[in-house]
Order: sequence, then structure tokens, then C-alpha cells
Amino acid sequence: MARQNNEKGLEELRAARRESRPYYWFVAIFSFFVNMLMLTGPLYMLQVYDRVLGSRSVATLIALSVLVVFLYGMMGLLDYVRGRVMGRVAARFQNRLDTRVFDAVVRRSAVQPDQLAATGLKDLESVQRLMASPVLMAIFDIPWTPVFLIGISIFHPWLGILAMSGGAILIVITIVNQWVTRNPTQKSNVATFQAEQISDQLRQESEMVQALGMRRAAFLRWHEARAKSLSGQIGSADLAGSFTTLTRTLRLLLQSAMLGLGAYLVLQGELTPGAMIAGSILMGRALAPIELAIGQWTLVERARKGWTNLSQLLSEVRPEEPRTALPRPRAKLDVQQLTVVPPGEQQAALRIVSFNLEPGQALGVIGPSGAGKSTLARALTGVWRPAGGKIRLDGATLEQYGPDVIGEHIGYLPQRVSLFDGTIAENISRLSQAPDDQKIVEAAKKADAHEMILKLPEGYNTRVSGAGGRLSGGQMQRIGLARAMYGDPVILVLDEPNSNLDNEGSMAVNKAIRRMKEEGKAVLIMAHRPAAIAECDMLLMLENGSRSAFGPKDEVLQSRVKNHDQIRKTAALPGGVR
Ligand SMILES: Nc1ncnc2c1ncn2[C@@H]1O[C@H](COP(=O)(O)OP(=O)(O)OP(=O)(O)O)[C@@H](O)[C@H]1O
Repeated sequence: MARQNNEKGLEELRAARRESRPYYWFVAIFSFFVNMLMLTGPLYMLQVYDRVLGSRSVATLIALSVLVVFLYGMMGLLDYVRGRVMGRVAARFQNRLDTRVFDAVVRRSAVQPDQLAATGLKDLESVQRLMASPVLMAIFDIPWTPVFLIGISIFHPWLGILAMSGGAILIVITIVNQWVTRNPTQKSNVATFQAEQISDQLRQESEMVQALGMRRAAFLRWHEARAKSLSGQIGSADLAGSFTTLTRTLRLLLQSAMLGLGAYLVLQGELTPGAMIAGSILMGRALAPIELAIGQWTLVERARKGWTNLSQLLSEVRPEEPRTALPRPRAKLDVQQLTVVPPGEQQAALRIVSFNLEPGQALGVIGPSGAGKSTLARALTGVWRPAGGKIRLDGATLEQYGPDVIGEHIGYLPQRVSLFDGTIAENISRLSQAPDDQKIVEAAKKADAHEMILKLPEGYNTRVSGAGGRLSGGQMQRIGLARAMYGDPVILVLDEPNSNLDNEGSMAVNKAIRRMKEEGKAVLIMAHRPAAIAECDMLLMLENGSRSAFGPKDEVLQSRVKNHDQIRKTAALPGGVR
């Protein structure tokens, strides 16, 4: 069932892997020669024992040795080249999927920040690591194992039987290893991930941890997760280690057993001493790839899990369809019967809400905490998709524009502004590859942040961090407003713009709203405070996710006052509302 659901993602991963098919052939052909050249050692041994020692010819020994040096040199070269090719194939695979996986991670994190989203990029890296590792090369070598085993059988059938039984035991150990280590490895990976998450969060909130005297409690919480992760890691390393030791010991034992059996056959006159030594070496070569695979099983297991996670992520977050480019819209917003269900929730946070906004208007969205104001802002900026109803910008639904284009047309100032590591200019230009200085300054001026930025030590080149660094809450909000206005959007969505602002800051926001209106654009302001709706012409009241009033500001306010009076009067009557 899960396989079925992941089919689309699997197909994408396989397509990316298929792109390097010619290189796999190249590596397979190189592997053929490498494995043929692996016979150099046993054949040299055979010749030295059976020919050189018999004939006592130094010249033959020198000639053979020169040949062996050359052949080993060739083998080393081919092995090195195939390793480099696979390293590049792995990098190519990762490169091909980087954009797609990154996009899927960002889109999923916005609506469902779960483990699948958090580990997406690491999952891709784990697959890439396996592809570039010697384990994958071992897969190209494993088909040669039977060939070597047959080679041993040619020396003597009994030697062949012993080698094949040894090989069979190793294969059984590989299967048991995979079966036994899968769960502990996965559990340990999950525990490690949780410990990392806790430490990341505590680091980000270090100020609060310090200020509230939470250091000890925070440490204990992290330590508990860390201890779980460590014990998980030790457990799975112990398990993996015991299998590695078991296989290594078994291989050494088998090699000696081969020698012992070979010696017996030599004594019986059924085998030459050269064949005895060569058989033992050949068996070592035959079983080496299996031993390598077992030794590196954690890598294989991590990549396998990564592959499954990626296929699920890519199946659930499908690529965006290419869209026909639409002309720059007018500031006409039409919201019809909008219902929004927060990701992972059953209950709608907005229910059948309709309203419209014309160019040159500002709409205040007010209502108590939890009424659905931020939910509306997220839906209008395309972060959360409507579960029902439509949002139309100048006639076209938001999906018809595509997420990046929507960002250009609808500027958004979230309730909690956070900046990215970089300069203020880079932040205002939304980390654009080709930032336009003129547009940056223009946006800052519109947000009335220009003077404030110039006063900072390095002006627009002042570096800031995720949490703002040296900036105050109000300064961050003004830079957030400039970022929202970068690129001249037609609609501006401001979620609680005044929450961190002083009087001057609030006036700056009001000025920005006035200017947008004069330019024929539209603004939506989600607000608690009356100061924030001073510039609004229209008012939308939300209560418990539903529209309780919508219309010109004064009318809505008056009707609310009337209602209020009415309620008060009713309450005053005997038996009225108490
Ligand atoms: N990410 C989320 N996941 C699940 N539920 C959410 C999420 N965000 C908001 N909600 C729920 O949606 C409802 C509306 O929340 P919303 O943030 O839109 O309210 P709000 O009017 O903006 O409140 P405030 O004025 O306090 O910011 C709440 O019941 C809240 O619990």
C-alpha cells in the first residue's frame, strides 16, 4: 500500500538514477577488467610455486614479477578511475535532485513541518554517500564472486565445495545482519534527529533560555534526548560490529581451512602447491565484496531509509505544473466562500468567508485571538491552500499565478518577522540572485525604513542574523515591511504590523498604506489595535473562523456599537442577558 503511494516519487528517483546509465555501463566494464586483474595475485603464486621453484629460473621470476607489477598497476588505475566515475555519478544524482528536493522540503515545511520535511536534504545526501562509497563498488564486484568460486572448483572440486559453503554462510550472515540491524539503526537515527532538533531550538532561543533561568532544565531535556541517541548509536554499532567481526573471522578461518584442505590434497598428490596457495587467495578475493558490504551496512541502511523517505516526500509534494505567464494583475481581490483547514487539523480555522477588495482600498481584518486572521493572511499569500472556495486576484485564482509569482504581486509581512543571515540589502531583496539596488532603496523608502537603515553602522550592508542580531524588534518589523514592498507588489498583506512598533513606526506603516492606496494598490491589515486600522476604508470582522461583519469601516463600527448598545440594554432588562 505504502509502496503504491510512493510510486510517483520512486519514479522520479529512478529517472534521476537512469540518467547516469551510460556511466554504470562504464563502471561495469571497468569492474570486469579490475576483477580479471584480481587474478594476477593467484596466477603469480601459481607460476612461482609450480614453475619458478620447479625450474629454479631467476629470469622467469624476474619476467613474471615485472608483468605482475604492470598488471597490478593497471588494476590500481582502473579501480581508481571507476571510483572517481562513481563519485561523479553520485554528485550528478544529487545535483539533479537538489532543486526538486529543496523545493519539496520548503513547501512541506510551510504546511507540515514534520520529520519527512526536516530530513529531506539529509536523505538525499545519504543516498549520494552510498553511491560514492566502496560498498556500491562491491555491488559491481559481487557478480564475480561465483566466477572466482568456479575458478577454485577447477583447481579441485573439494576446494570448490568448501569455498561455496563459506560463501553461502556469509550470504546468510548478510541477510540476518540486514534483518537484525534494521530496527535498531532506524531507532537510533530517529533519536539522533530528535536530539539535534532540541539542541537547534535551544540554540536559537538561547536568549530566552538564559533570561528565564532555563539553562539547567534545557540541558537536562537535551541530555535526555542525547543519551537516548547515544545508547541507540552504541547499540546499533555493537550489533553492526559483531557482524563485521564474525564475517572477518569466518573469512580468515575459511582461508586457513582452504590452505589446510589444499595441503591435504597436495599430500594426496591431487593438487599442486601453487594451486593450494592460489585457491586460498582466490577465495579471499571472492568473499571480499560480501565482507565489505556487511562492514558498511549502516551506510546501506541509512541510504535505504533515505530512498524510502525521499520517494514518500516527492510523492506527497508533487512538482509545480508550468503555468502560462499572466500579465501584472490589478489590485482586485475577490474571496469567495473561503474555507481553510490548517495542515494536519480536522477543523477549519476559516469557514465560508467571502469579501472583496478594490484598487485603492485598505481592508482591516479584526477579531479576537484565534479568530482566523493569520490563517487568512496565509491563505492570501498562497502558503495554505483553500480547502474550499476561491481566492481570485484580478480574476485569476492564486494557483494560476504560481507561488513565486504570487510573492511578487502580494507582499507579505508576517506576524513574527525573521530575517535571513546576510546583509539588510540582501534581506530586503528577498535574497535575490540579481538584487536591484534602486528597488531596494525604493522599498525601504516606501516602508519609511531608509533613514533608520542609514543610521546603522554599515547602512544597507549591515549584516543581520536569523533572529535579527543587533536589530530591535521594531527595526526588524520595518525591514520586514521593506521586504514585503520590494518589487512593487499590487497587494500588501500586513499581519499585526504594529505589534513591535513605536508611534513613529506606526506612522510609517500608515504612510506606506496611504501611498499604496494613492498608487491604486490595495492593502490588508490584520490587527488588534485601533491605530492599525486608521487608514482602512473597509473592515472585515472575524469571529471563530467566520465572517461576522464586512463593509465600509464606519458602517461596520457603527453596527457593532449599535449591537453593543442593544446587548447592554437587553442585559439591563429583568431576565435579560447577564
Ligand atoms: N499551524 C497551525 N496548525 C494548526 N492549527 C493552527 C495553526 N495555526 C493556527 N491554527 C489554528 O487556527 C485558528 C486560527 O488561528 P489564527 O492564527 O489564524 O488566529 P488569529 O486570529 O491570527 O489570532 P491572533 O490574533 O492571536 O494572531 C486557531 O484555532 C489556531 O489554533
